[in-house]
Amino acid sequence: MSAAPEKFYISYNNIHKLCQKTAREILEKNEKPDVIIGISGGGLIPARIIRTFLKKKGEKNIPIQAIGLSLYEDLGLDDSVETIGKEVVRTQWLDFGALDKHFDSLIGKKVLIVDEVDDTRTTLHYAVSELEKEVYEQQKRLNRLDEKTTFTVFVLHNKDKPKRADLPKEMLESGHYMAAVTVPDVWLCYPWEADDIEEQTRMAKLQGHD
Ligand SMILES: O=P(O)(O)OC[C@H]1O[C@H](OP(=O)(O)OP(=O)(O)O)[C@H](O)[C@@H]1O
Repeated sequence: MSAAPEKFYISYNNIHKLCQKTAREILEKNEKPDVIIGISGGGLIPARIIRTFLKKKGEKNIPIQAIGLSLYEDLGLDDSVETIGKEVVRTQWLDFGALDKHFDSLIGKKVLIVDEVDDTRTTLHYAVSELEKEVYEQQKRLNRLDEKTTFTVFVLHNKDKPKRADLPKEMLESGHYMAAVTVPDVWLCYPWEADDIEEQTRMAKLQGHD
């Protein structure tokens, strides 16, 4: 039997500080987003926290949109073992209905996509490629191909492991992929899943993730 994977306990304080640090880096580059897209559920908490630190005094709040993406085991019943993987299922998508009427698409916007973890990269690949595709289709339809939309990805943790899917090369090379921490391929225990939050925080402190 193989040994149990090592567990990293993360505290809310730690998450708060990682969001604050990343926001500072974004603002230093003058890349304050026009909209934040949180990938539900784990991306919603960091999305809300980072918004606090991206907002400058006297300015309006940055709108947060939620997209719901879930990973399901694709049992690959009809295929060979190699195809067994995870499939992304879209449970919720963008809705600009309640926003300012000038904010009717992502065209020409700085978009910050937030999730808590980049594990196999399947989810982020899906999110970025679907959003890019959607924007491009809208640009063609509206004859607005000259406007530049910038996608940035922010995750609390990137697992240092072989990925099952890619992100655009340009995004990775231009600093538009921001992982607050890169960790080995360990089991990450986030505080929102803790039965005992005091114990969770104690363990996080012990491990230096507080
Ligand atoms: O890099 P990947 O291998 O794609 O994994 C990362 C995704 O897995 C988790 O989502 P999950 O579907 O477990 O749902 P949750 O966010 O609601 O917990 C997590 O929130 C990421 O979105």
